Amino acid sequence: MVEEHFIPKKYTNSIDNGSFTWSSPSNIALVKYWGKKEHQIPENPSISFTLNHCKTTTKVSFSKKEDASGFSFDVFLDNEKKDDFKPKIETFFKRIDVCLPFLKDYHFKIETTNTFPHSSGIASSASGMSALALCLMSIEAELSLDISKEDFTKKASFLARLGSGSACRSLEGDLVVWGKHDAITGSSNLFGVKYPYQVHSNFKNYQDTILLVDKGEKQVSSTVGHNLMHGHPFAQERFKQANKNLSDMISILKEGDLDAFIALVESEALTLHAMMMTSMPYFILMKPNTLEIINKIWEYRKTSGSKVCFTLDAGANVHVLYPEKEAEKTLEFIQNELLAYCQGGQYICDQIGIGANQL
Ligand SMILES: Nc1ncnc2c1ncn2[C@@H]1O[C@H](COP(=O)(O)OP(=O)(O)OP(=O)(O)O)[C@@H](O)[C@H]1O
Ligand SMILES: C[C@@](O)(CCOP(=O)(O)OP(=O)(O)O)CC(=O)O
Repeated sequence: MVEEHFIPKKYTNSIDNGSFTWSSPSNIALVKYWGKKEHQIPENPSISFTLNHCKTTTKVSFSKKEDASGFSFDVFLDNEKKDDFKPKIETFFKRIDVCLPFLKDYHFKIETTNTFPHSSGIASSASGMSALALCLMSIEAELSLDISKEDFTKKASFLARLGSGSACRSLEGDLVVWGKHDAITGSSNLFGVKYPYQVHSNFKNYQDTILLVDKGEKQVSSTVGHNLMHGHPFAQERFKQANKNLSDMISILKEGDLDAFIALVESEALTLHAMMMTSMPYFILMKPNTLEIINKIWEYRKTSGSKVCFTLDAGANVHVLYPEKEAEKTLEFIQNELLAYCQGGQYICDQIGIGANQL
C-alpha cells in the first residue's frame, strides 16, 4: 500500500555520488505485532519502547551508474561482505521502488554494524531496516530539497515498515505506536507515530536488561511466524485482545500503574509464544533457560515486592523490564540469580531511548 503523498513528483537536484550515515535503535514491543496482511499492514496495532544501546549504524555510499535497469548494491556487516542479508534488502528495494525512483540510478555500498547479535530475536531487522531507510531518505532529501522534518520522519518510517514491520517503530522515542487504533490520535497502519499522550514518571528511563539465553539464529524468522497467523484458529481473538490491551495501556501509562503494566506485558509475551505453539506447523521458540528465568523473576517479585517483569520477542532471549529506581537492586538480582541461565553469562543493559540520529 503506497500513500500518494510519498511518491515524489520529480527531483530538483542531481548528484553523482555521496554518502549518509544513520544510527537507529532496536525496540521492544509491549503490545506485540504478530500477524500481517499484504503490503506489511499489521493485523493489530502495537506499541513499543524504543531502546538506546541496542542499535544499528549504517553508512550508505552511492554512485551514479550508467545502466538504470535494476538494483545494484553490496552489503558489508562489520566490514565483511554479507551476501545473506541481500535478499531481504532486495525485497525491500522492490517494495519501495515506486516511492524512491532514484534507487535504480545508483550503485549502493551498504556498510552496517549492530551492537548486538542479529537474527536472535532482539529485533535486528528493526534497527537494521530503519537505519537503511533513513540513509535512503537522506539521499531523497538531497535530491528533492523540499521535505519538511515531519515528512522526512513519516516517510522514513513508512519505508522502514516495508523493510520490516517493527522497524517503523524505531525512528523516534520513547514510546511508539504502529497500527490504527481508535483511541490513539494520528495512529496509522502505514507508519509509526510517537505515543501522543501523557506518560507517568514511573516509566521515565525504564530499564531493559536483555538476557542472551541463545545467541544463535532463530529456527524460524518473524516473517514466517507472521504468516502462520493466516488461518490460525485463535487469530481473530488475538487481534481483538491486542486492541483491548493497547486501550488498557493508555490508562496504565497515564496512571503509572506498574502492577497492571506487569500483567499486561507478561501476558502479551506469553500470548505471542502461545500463538507460535498453536500454529501449524508449530514451534517452541523458548529454551529451558527462558522458563527458568521467568520462574526466577516471578519468585523474586513475590519475595521482594519488586516491579520487575519480563517480555520476549520471537526468540529465547528475555527482556527484563524494571523502573529506574529499582536499577541497582534488580541488577544485583540478575547478576546473582539469572546469569547462570545466559549463554556465556552474557547480557545487555539497555533502557528507553530517544530514537535514531544522523552521524
Ligand atoms: N544491520 C543490518 N542491516 C540490514 N539488515 C539487517 C541488519 N541486521 C539484521 N538484518 C536483517 O534482519 C534479519 C533478521 O531479522 P529477523 O526478524 O529474522 O530477526 P530479528 O529482527 O533479530 O528478531 P525479531 O524481529 O524477531 O525480534 C537478518 O537476517 C538480516 O536480513
Ligand atoms: C515478535 C515481534 O518482534 C515481531 C517482529 O516482526 P518483524 O517486524 O521482524 O517482522 P516483519 O514485518 O516480517 O519483518 C513483535 C513486535 O516487535 O511487535
